[in-house]
Amino acid sequence: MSELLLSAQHLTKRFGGLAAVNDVSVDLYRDRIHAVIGPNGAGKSTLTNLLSGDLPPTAGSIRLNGEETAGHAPESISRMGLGRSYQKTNIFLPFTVWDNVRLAAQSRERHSPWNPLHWVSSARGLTRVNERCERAIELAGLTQRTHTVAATISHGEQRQLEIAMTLATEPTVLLLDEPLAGMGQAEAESMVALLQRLKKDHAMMLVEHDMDAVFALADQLTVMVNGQVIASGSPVEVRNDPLVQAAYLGEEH
Ligand SMILES: Nc1ncnc2c1ncn2[C@@H]1O[C@H](COP(=O)(O)OP(=O)(O)OP(=O)(O)O)[C@@H](O)[C@H]1O
Repeated sequence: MSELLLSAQHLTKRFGGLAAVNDVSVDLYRDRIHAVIGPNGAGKSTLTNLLSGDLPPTAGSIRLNGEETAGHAPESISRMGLGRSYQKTNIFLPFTVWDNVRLAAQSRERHSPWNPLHWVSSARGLTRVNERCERAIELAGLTQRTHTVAATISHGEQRQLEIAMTLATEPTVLLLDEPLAGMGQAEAESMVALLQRLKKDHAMMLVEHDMDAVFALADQLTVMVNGQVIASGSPVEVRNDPLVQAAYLGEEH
């Protein structure tokens, strides 16, 4: 059995009278991709925001590498091992790939960004951060683009850059929000290959609308509708679930 890295139990998030996430439990294991799917407004982004600490839950618990994360700020949860890529790009377009990744890596250091001089003054810290950046760029398949300005790389490469920026914080758990959004077929295929490579060392939760990619990648699927889980299981179990077919997948899958 793979190692359990993140366990979210009975999570609920209410916005006034609306339960955007209603009693949802998700376990993420190393070397497994857990996809969360559902129609618009199902609560997928809210669930991601709860796991990353961007929103506090109304109820429920989240344990990351054995530690409760409720009440921690997103930066602290990031230092505990959670990496998140956002649907909307976080990239500084005028900066090079290297500078973007380096800024992200720096955010993991305890004394940054509030005291950058402390970070710069430590030669060992500098080497460590640089090595981490090189590794992240290589893992994301962007070595050839290291010194290219982010504004001039393709849309697909920008999504790879977001992943490199996330990897630079050395997460054990990765939350990926629509990494294939807006991609053509070739770009999507190379992103699928990248996610498959990353699986080996990480537990991953993937929120994605591209069903071909989801069914190619996921070991486990959770289907949400109106804040609730209507099905959870292997891709085959979920594909054959009549409730899922009626509520979400239609006749296509
Ligand atoms: N900050 C907020 N305040 C009030 N309601 C919110 C807030 N954030 C989300 N909601 C509501 O919660 C519900 C779930 O939204 P959420 O964005 O999590 O869905 P989603 O599954 O990610 O949708 P999409 O696929 O369109 O991104 C929606 O009804 C949305 O309007």
